[in-house]
Amino acid sequence: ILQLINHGVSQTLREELLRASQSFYDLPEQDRKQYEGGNILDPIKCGTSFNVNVEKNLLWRDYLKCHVHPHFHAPLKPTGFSKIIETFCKTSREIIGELLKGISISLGQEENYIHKVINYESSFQIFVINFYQPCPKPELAMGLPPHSDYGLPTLLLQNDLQGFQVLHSCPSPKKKKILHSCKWIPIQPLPNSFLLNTGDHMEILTNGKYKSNIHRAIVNNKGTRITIGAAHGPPLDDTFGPATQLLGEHDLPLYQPITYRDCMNLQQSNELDKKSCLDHVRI
Ligand SMILES: O=C(O)CCC(=O)C(=O)O
Ligand SMILES: [Fe+2]
Repeated sequence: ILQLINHGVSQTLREELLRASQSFYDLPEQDRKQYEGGNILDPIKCGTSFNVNVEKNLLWRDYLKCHVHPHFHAPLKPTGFSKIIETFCKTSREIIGELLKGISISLGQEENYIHKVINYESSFQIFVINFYQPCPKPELAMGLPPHSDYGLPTLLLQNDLQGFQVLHSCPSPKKKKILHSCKWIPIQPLPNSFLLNTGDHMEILTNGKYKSNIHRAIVNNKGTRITIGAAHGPPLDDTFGPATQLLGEHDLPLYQPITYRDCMNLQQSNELDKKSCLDHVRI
């Protein structure tokens, strides 16, 4: 997990984004209802919890998810909402583009290596807003259960309420029992920063050189916590395994190739207290 500062996103845009998110949430129910239900791969989707079909306990979270690249989708209401989201998503794609150059160099490749391998121009980007209302008994509820993000890096910003926690490296995060005895580190983001999570496809593409991290969101009884994320992945239907040049001469691929679409479907079909996509493709 990294915190990103000096990223070029103005404090004003950040505040507008948080205000716009709150005003979406404040819309009359009928304006949001049209986006409820449906499939994980619907271009605009809002609801409660991660996947109510498979979770035993309802989670203390409402969300809005939009597919924003290569085709931009966002609710038309409230007025001005879509424009602000579009501006933010474009900037976030530029930031991730720069980061991927740095990551390519860190792996001993030329700066556009990952851009070319994944065809970044056609990358699939998802925008998400998480709303965690104040919870009278925060110790009994969970905002988002432990999970890793799908995709490459994910940018996350939040209002001034804390709740993000990252799993301290532990012997085998796959095993539920061990997971519960592992240590959760609360992250207090620096002012005007983004949290940067490494997603599952990053781990696959780099053959484990960049590890996706497991994190969760806890809830509080003080106020509505809002977080905003931008997840960047490869094109939806292209198949990716470890990139050829990122495999050392004597390294075997540690993951089977998978499309981003299958990765997302897998994650949705499982309860989130294990790294579902990676569990399926690990050799
Ligand atoms: O809201 C948070 O702190 C975490 C959100 C998150 O992990 C996600 O949207 O994938
Ligand atoms: Fe996440």
